[in-house]
Amino acid sequence: MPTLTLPAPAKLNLFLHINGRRPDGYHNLQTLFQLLDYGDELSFTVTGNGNDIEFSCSDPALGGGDNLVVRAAKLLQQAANRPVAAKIHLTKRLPAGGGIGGGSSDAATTLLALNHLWGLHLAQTELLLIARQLGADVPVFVYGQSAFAEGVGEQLQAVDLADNWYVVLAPACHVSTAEIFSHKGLTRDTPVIKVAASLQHGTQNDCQALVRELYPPVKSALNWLGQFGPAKLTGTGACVFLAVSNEQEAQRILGQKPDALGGFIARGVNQSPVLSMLAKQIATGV
Ligand SMILES: C[C@@](CO)(OP(=O)(O)O)[C@H](O)COP(=O)(O)OP(=O)(O)OC[C@H]1O[C@@H](n2ccc(N)nc2=O)[C@H](O)[C@@H]1O
Ligand SMILES: Nc1ncnc2c1ncn2[C@@H]1O[C@H](COP(=O)(O)OP(=O)(O)O)[C@@H](O)[C@H]1O
Repeated sequence: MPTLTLPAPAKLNLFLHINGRRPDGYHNLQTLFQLLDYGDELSFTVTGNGNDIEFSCSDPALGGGDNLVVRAAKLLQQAANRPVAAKIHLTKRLPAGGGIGGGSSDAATTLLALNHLWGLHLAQTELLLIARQLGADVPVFVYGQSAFAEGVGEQLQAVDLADNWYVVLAPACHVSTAEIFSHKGLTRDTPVIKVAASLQHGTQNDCQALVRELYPPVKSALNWLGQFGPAKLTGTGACVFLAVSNEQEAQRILGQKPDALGGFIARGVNQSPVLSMLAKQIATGV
């Protein structure tokens, strides 16, 4: 059986406004998702082993059955009316729990790849519903375009964003999304704005002040990157980022980072590389 290899791109939240708490405990938010050309990589091979999902990961700490990749594959199995099995390998490059959507993107790539390889022919709307069950950040990666998002992140509107490069720094700490959203100090009453206004004025991340105060490594990273321009937190962190106009500038800043910080540079993209690569693979018969 041929192996299909696809990327799982990272995202940044160029801003993140929290508009209020919902009866289900989640929060309504407005955010601008910028997809990046940098991420994890997954390879998929269909096997004939009943309903077996054989999973391995380059990071042993993420190799268990609770990985979002395995959960995505199992949810998709429920939509097939016959046994479907696969062997999946995940090469992890994105720091887990960094606010750059690595786990969510891995799950979305899994849905897109296995929908094709298992011949399920589920429409994008059906895949988006499955994606939402896996997490608030999974739908945008199935949607495959940089987007303005509302609700918990599932109401998506594609946007055409400026062609920027980003320096992304990863402080040595994990921020729990659930902890930040349940903290009494979180700003959760930002007024709702319209898409057009958000593109001009929506600049802050409502989680940033709280995460900065609770996590000293995030504060140091923001201070260090802030020398070069308006550094911001993505999602609930811990990663921070800065937009710059070209690759050389991004590389120059990354090259000076303190050793305590992980990091990478990436180009912002409007279209996810997953959809175009999948289309190419389908055209070549994989
Ligand atoms: C904040 C954001 C912004 O992009 O990013 P991250 O920092 O996680 O990447 C996301 O909305 C996160 O999405 P995701 O990481 O998929 O969250 P989930 O697993 O669905 O939720 C984790 C927990 O966070 C809280 N949560 C999450 C999203 C939301 N809109 N309201 C919430 O209150 C809930 O308590 C939930 O149990
Ligand atoms: N494939 C995966 N990659 C990373 N983390 C995963 C994965 N599957 C499950 N997880 C769990 O999900 C949590 C959040 O992961 P991730 O999507 O990388 O972060 P964030 O939601 O902050 O962007 C991790 O701390 C980890 O425990």
